Amino acid sequence: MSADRTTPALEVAGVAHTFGRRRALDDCSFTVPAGAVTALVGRNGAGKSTLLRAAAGLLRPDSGEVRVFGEPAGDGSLPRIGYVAQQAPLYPMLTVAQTLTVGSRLNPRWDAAYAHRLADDADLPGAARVGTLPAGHRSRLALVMALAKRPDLLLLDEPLAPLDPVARTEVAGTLMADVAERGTTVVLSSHVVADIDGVCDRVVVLTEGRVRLAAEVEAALDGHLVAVGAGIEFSAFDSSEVVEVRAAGADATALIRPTGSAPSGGLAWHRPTLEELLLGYLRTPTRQVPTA
Ligand SMILES: Nc1ncnc2c1ncn2[C@@H]1O[C@H](COP(=O)(O)OP(=O)(O)OP(=O)(O)O)[C@@H](O)[C@H]1O
Repeated sequence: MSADRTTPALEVAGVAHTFGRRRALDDCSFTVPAGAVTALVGRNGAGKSTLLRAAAGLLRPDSGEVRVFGEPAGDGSLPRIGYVAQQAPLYPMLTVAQTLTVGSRLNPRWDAAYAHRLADDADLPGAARVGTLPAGHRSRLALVMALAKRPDLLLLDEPLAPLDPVARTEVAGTLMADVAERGTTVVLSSHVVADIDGVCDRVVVLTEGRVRLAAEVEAALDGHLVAVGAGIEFSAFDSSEVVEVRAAGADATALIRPTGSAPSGGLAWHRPTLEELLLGYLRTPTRQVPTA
């Protein structure tokens, strides 16, 4: 069954969650259309893993609603979801081949041929015990397990972090091929802009448990500008439009989300790079900016 492209793959509405006195998620709302590849970006502790667990139906948030293809996240949505947690939980005593066999027995939609092809592509030796594999190989095996389940929604918690640069590009290529072939929806968390650029078509930025930006990457880049000038010149903008100002000698550099037309006159400005956009938000955790 391919993904239903009319219903959003993931809808997060007003989701809040606390652990003890620690607020992990605060009124989070965003939508992921079916077939999109979305980066969930945030600093350590921003709430990315908590949000992914809620999307996977493994954590029931204190308030708000999470829907997967229109159904409340939970046991019912599980067969359509492939979820890989940060620690890539696998049985260390099993071999790679045994792990794939377990996957085939537990998942009704398991694609054995695809699993073996992906394992071969990742150079995973069938006879090797999982516990003896390097972290990067364990992470790739966890991804094989998630993909061979043939999910409609793939939730990946920092999938590229344990990988070397070559493996990163290989895994990104595998994900892109799956998306192109099956229209799989992917939500992956990452800290690394290079891993997101060219791979993800949407971005959700979380700071301190709040959604600061949720938009298509190109629309977000078009909707912001980096302006360089004396601080006073930024007064042309409403304070709500200024995401971040950084002093640089007599001048300052600002990330701005203009609500009107682009500035004219003495202010030099350019379209932000993805790194400038994301860093501007990540460095200013508390300012509230509406989502696109
Ligand atoms: N089981 C838990 N018990 C208590 N606090 C938790 C628990 N899980 C997460 N937290 C706290 O909730 C906040 C959000 O954590 P979360 O792991 O979701 O962030 P993250 O963005 O995934 O971070 P990282 O990039 O470091 O993985 C943090 O302050 C974290 O310490």
